[in-house]
Amino acid sequence: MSFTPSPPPFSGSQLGCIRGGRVVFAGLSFQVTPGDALVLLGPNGSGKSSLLRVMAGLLKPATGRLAWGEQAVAEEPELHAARTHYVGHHDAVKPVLSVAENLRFWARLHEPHAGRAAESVETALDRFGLAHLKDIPGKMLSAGQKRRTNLARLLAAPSPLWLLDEPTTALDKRSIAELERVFAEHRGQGGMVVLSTHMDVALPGAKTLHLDEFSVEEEDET
Ligand SMILES: Nc1ncnc2c1ncn2[C@@H]1O[C@H](COP(=O)(O)OP(=O)(O)OP(=O)(O)O)[C@@H](O)[C@H]1O
Repeated sequence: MSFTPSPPPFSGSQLGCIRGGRVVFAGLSFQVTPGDALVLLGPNGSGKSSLLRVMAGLLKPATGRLAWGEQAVAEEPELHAARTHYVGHHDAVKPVLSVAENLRFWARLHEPHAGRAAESVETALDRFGLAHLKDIPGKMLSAGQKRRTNLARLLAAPSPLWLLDEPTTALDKRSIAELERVFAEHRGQGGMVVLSTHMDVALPGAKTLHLDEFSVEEEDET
């Protein structure tokens, strides 16, 4: 599968973010084009999660503009949500639904065709090593299994733009290697990956963005 037509560049210009009355970053610009990966780096509190939430349309930037091609993201929030997978720190796995039911739920949100959705769910279960857990309710999963279920929606419901906050947290080595292959395939199909991490993740040719370069020194009031 590849994204047809090829998605336009996703970009941000002069973005600023204020949280809890503090400027987290200012003057930040980026661009990702089909096949790109962008890795957000920086110490704790530098704003990686905040930027991902801004990119996902979940947090309004204090300044600046996000665009999908020429189109302002703020003008088409529903379309932006439909073309984006945001996987944050909090697992979105519903505790009473089984692994397969969780994936079916996400698949049907993005794919109205039941047959295609079911096929994607099978692929996602298989690739993320979840087939043997498919009937287990979300509440009975380990941290790593929950994380894999959460990430499996990337394949259960295809979307061109993936925004992932420390996606390797709680994953074992084998799952990280599989996730790296999934990233490579997504990029090969014209998809885009933006992720934050404190670990090495194999993303050949990825761009990097150091959030601490956009921090704003606060005046000392004493
Ligand atoms: N819900 C919130 N309300 C107010 N301030 C917040 C909120 N969430 C985060 N912040 C603040 O925003 C700043 C950036 O936090 P953010 O979580 O984006 O950083 P991060 O680079 O992702 O950190 P980490 O590496 O620890 O995950 C921090 O100063 C933090 O205290």
